[in-house]
This record gives sequence, structure tokens and C-alpha cells, in this order.
Amino acid sequence: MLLAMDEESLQAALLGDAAAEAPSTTKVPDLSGNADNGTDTDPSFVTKNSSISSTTPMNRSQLSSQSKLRRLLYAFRTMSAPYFRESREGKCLFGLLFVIILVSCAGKVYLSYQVNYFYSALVDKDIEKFWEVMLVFAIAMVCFVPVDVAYAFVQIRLNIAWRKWLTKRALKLYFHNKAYYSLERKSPTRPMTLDESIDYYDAAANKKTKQVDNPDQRIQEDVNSFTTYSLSYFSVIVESFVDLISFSILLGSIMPELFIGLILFASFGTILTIIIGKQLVRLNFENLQREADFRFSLVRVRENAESIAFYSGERVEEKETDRRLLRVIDNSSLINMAQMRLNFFTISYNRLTWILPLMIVAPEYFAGIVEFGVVQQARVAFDHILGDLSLVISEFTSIAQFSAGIERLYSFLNAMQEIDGDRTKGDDTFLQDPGCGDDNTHVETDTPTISESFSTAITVKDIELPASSSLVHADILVISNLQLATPDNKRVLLQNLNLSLPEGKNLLIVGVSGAGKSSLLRAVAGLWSTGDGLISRPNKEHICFLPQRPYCPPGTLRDQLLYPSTILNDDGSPDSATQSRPNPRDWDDAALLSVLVLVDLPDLASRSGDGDPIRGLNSILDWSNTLSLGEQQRLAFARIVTNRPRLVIMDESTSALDVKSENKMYALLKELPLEAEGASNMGSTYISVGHRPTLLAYHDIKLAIKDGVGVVSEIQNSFVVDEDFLLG
Ligand SMILES: Nc1ncnc2c1ncn2[C@@H]1O[C@H](COP(=O)(O)OP(=O)(O)OP(=O)(O)O)[C@@H](O)[C@H]1O
Repeated sequence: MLLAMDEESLQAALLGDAAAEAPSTTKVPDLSGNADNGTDTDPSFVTKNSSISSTTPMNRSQLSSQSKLRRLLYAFRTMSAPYFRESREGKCLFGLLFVIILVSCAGKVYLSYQVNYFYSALVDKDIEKFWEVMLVFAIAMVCFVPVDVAYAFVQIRLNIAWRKWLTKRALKLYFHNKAYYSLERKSPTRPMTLDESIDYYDAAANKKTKQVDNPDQRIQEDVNSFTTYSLSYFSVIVESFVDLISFSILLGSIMPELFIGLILFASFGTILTIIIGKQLVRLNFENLQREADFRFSLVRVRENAESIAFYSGERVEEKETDRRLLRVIDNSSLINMAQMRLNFFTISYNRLTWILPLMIVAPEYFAGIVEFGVVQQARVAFDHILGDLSLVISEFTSIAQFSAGIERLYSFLNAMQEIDGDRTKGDDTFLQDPGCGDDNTHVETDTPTISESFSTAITVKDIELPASSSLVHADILVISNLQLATPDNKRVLLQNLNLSLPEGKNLLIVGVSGAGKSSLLRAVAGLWSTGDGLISRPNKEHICFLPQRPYCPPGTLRDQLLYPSTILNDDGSPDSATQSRPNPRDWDDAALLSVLVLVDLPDLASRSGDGDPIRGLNSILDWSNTLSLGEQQRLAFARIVTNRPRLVIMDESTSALDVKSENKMYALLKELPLEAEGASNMGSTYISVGHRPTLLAYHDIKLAIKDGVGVVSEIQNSFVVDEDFLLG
């Protein structure tokens, strides 16, 4: 039982010494992140474990091991406390659950006394007493049914509420300041080779990097198991504690020798279980990771089904999924072996508990020292105390899974905290609500790597745009002394770039493939910040980015047309995060159908609605796989019409269109009246990245990127295909 153990042996058991256990060929993820050198790299633990540095090498493993349990408890506390601090419902349900558990325990103790009377009445053939006890049993049964039902109900209700809160909070943190993008950028390019993947995940587990794998699994599965396990352990621990105290008093008073034997027996069993089963924690940690990797490989196939089918790449995919499956199976076999070793012990231990109390009590009964009823009562008390003291033995497998889950979830939430430049670090702010809609334009995605080449990051600032009546064409984009490097800081893509773009003038960015054109757009969007310099551009509400690969969110055709202004609150008002965008309600069916005509998709709605265009607007399809790439690109232009941004930034967003359609889309941009508040009466200003010479005709200024240098020039004659296109 947790309470009866000394901390050192318990933590050693729960977390194991992974490094000692590891076979020499496999690196084992160390759950503490400090096994290698005794230095904890997680800043949130530094002050707590600062004593480690002053310890002698002999004590280091002990201390390191001790910090593992502390780390686990610390992670548990920082993840669980915010909910109960913030939520009134959580506090009430928790209090109610606690009271119900106490009532339930009191009932059990009371009934154990009745068991004593019951058996004594049987042995004495005391009919009156027998029926008296039976009546008490009947009343108790009626009274305890609602208590037991309420127990289960409140526990599940609290679990649902807590899971909802924690998942929503994790999602908020995940989406705030584009943490989802930053986390993904820190992940390796998939698919990895088996060895690379092991190295990568070990690095993540050791916190040498801030990489976290499979955030989807952590949000969907790990949060759920964290709340479920936490509550069930809370119930079990409170129950066991009350049980232990009351039955210890009972057994100690009626049979002290049995009580002492029991304590020794349970302590011995717990320590041995921990020693035998400690490997299970590490194996369970890996199990979660490998299962998620396996699932991810299948999701990837589903998402890229057409490309794989064209390549006939089934064998490659099958081999890769097989390899990932094998990793799951290998680990499952190891878990099975470890479980078998544990079972050998626990099953023998449990069998022994059948005869042990009888062996101790029988001599006293035969000697006539105690009555039969007392023997029974002692047995009941023995069973209870043994169950309480053997909690670690009986629950070891699930404790191991719980520990692995805590570690995974904590490292995920911690990575999001670290990545988000807006968030202050510390226990009190760990799961703090980041608020909504006020993301920093500057995403600190890559700050940790900057120091190698740059002492500062690129600064992105919002420009205040003049109102529509303004005759002066103010600058809509200003780039000053920009140095841009790749996030890994290995390559400088742009040096000393200066550029001003007045509103109403359109910019074309050209250069060979890999020159850094898309990267410049990423810097303007605030996604990449490795480098130096200043970028001033309008607030993101006034910008629309059309990425190289069109994106179709899940939803109706209407949602595709309005994205990203599709969010409405429950009362029908626009979401506060997108308030400056047009209200989706302003776009009725007829207006949306006319937008489809504008972007050359006149029959899309009726096609999608089996002849009924209104039905088509509300139909939900897998748009990415239903529409051709060119259709998806035209749909992206439709979003510009509905969202009316002041600045449109396009990354090869007409690459799949024929020249005529391309011309039509650009003409649309030039003529598009801007209705958004404060907009000018000229069309949208746009910036394009592209390789086609035909694009020259739609732009006024050209930025040619070559060997890290950007040259800005006016486009004089769009009919001359200049050398930037021919030579790159
Ligand atoms: N996450 C990343 N980490 C490191 N390097 C990257 C990353 N993403 C892109 N790069 C590299 O940065 C360079 C510039 O990429 P970018 O996408 O800007 O090229 P581009 O000029 O838009 O090319 P294309 O015309 O082919 O789209 C490329 O060499 C690319 O390999």
C-alpha cells in the first residue's frame, strides 16, 4: 500500500532506473530527463532539485531516483490543481465524492460488525439474534444502494467535467499563438527510419529537445486517462485509508498477532512486487508512443490515398506500417513477459492469503480462546487490511500505465508553455487560460536555436491602416534590414532585405526553387522568426494568406467559402477572435452562389447538392479529395471575396490554373471592392510568389531572390519574359 511504504522504494518502483535497465543497444527514454548527467534540464524543476548538484556520486542515483517520484507528484499537482482552483463545479463534485466515499467506508465497517453477530448467532443457534441481524442487513442494503449508485455517478460526472475542462484548456493552449504549428515544426519529417525514430523519441523523452510526438493522442487519449485514473486512485486511496485505520483498530484489538503478521506479509509483498514489476512503467510509456506512431502511419495513408495510389506505393506503405506494427508487437511481448514475471509473484501471494489468516487463528479457535464469530470478523478485517496494504501489488500494472500517462501529458503541456512566447513560466500559470483572439503576431517558434547565428529574432509589427477616404497610398508592407534563416539556423536565406510596398501596388516574388520565396511569406505571417530585422504589415485580420497547398476545412460548401470567418457564437454573433472580419451571416445563399460564379465555379453548388444549389451549399463532403486542385485554388479565391482582406498573400496559388482562369482570378482581385470597415476603395493589394512569366502582367513591383539577395525593381514591360524567370 502506498501509505505504508517508504518513499524511496516506492518511487524506485514506480519509475524504475531506466538507464540501468536498458539493453546496451537500445536507448531508453528516461522519464525524469536527468539520468544521463544528473542535471535536470527542465527549468521548472531546477530550483526544486538544486540539491542534486551538491550530492556525492554515491548518492546520486538515489537522489536522481527520488527526484523522479517528486517529479511525478509535481507533474500531477501542476496538472490537476488548476481545475479544482478554477471550477466551482469541480470543487463541489470533489467534496461530494469525498463525503460519499466516507459514508460508504463507514457502512462497510458497520457491516463487518454485523458479520460477527451473524456468525455467532449461527454457531449459538440463536434464532432471535439471527433475524435481528438479517433485518439490519436488509435495512443496510436498502440504505447503501443509493450511496453506491451516487458514488459511481458522482465519480463519472466529475471525470467528464474535468476531462472536458482539461481537454478544452489543452486545445486552447495548442491553438494559441500557433503552438500547433511550432510543435509540428519541431517534429521530424515523417516517415522516419526505425532507428531515427527511436533516437528522436528518446531525445524527446530525455528533454534534450522540446519535441513532442503525436499531440493528437496526448490531447484525446492521455487527458482522458489522466482524469479517469486520478479519480479512481483518489477514491481507492481514501477508501483504503479509512478502511485501513478502522479495520486495523478492529483487528489489533481482537487479534494483535494476526495484525502484526499481516503488516509484515503485506510489506514484504509490496516491496517484491515493486522490484519485480518496475520495468512495466517504462514499457507502458513506450507502448503509448508506439501505438500512436502506428496509428499515425495509417492516418497518413488515408490522407494521402490518391498520391500513394498513383505511385502504386502500397508496398512501401505496407512495409512502413508493418514496421511500426512490429514495434508495437515487440513492446507488447516485452510487457507480457514483464507481466508474467509479476503475475507469478502476485498470484502466489494472493493464494497464500487464503490460508494465512486461518493458519494463525485456527490454534486459538481450537483452544477455545476465541469464538467462531470472532474468527469470521478477524477474517473480514484481515481481507480488508490486506487489500488496502496490497494496493500497489494488485494495481501495479495500472499504476505503471498511469505514471507513463502523467509523464507524457506533462511533457506535452510543458512544451506548449515553453513554446508560447506570451506565456509566463511557473506553477501558477501552468494551465492558465491564454485568452482568445489576441495571439501575438510574433510566434516564437524557433527562438531556442537563434543564438548560434543571430542574437535577436525577426520582429513583426502591425501597421495602422488609413481609412478608405485617404488619398495617400500608405505603405501596407515594410521590410527593414531583414535577415532570414531556416528554423534550424543552418542556412541564411535572405540578407539585408529592404522593401516598402504601398497599398494598391502589387508585388511579385520570383526566384529559383528553394531560394526562400515561401520562407519570406512565412516570416511575414510571423511563423518563422529565425533571423533579424523588422517586418511591418497590417493586423492578421486584414490579411489573407493563400498557401501553396489549398486547405479545405471539414464542413459544408458554405464553410469552405467563408473560411476562416466561419465561427459564430451560440447567439449567432461572430466570434470575438474574428470580429473585424465580415459576419458570415451577411452572406446569404444568393450572395454565396454569385461568389461561386465569380470564381468560375458556377455549377459547383448544384453538383454538390444533386441538382439543388441551396442543398449543395449545405452539403458536407471531403472537399480536399472531391475537388480538383484547380477547383480548390479557385475556392481559395472565393474566400478572398467573402473575407475582403486589405492584403492578399499568395504562394503559387494559381499554379494549377490554366492561363485564362489565372487571368480571371487576378482581374477579380484588382476589381474587388473592399467593404470591410476602414478599407480603401481600390482592390485588394496582393503579393504573389510564382514561377510563371504570365504573372508579370498582374504586378507592379518585382522582388527577385537569388543567392540570398533580394533585388527590388519596377515591372516596366510585362510582355518581356525577363531573365529572372529564364535563369532563376
Ligand atoms: N522547416 C525547415 N527547416 C529547415 N529548412 C527548411 C525548412 N523548410 C524549408 N526549408 C528550406 O528552406 C529553403 C527555402 O524554402 P522555400 O520553401 O522558401 O523555397 P521556395 O523558394 O519557396 O521554393 P519553391 O519555389 O520550390 O516553393 C529550402 O532549401 C528548404 O529546403
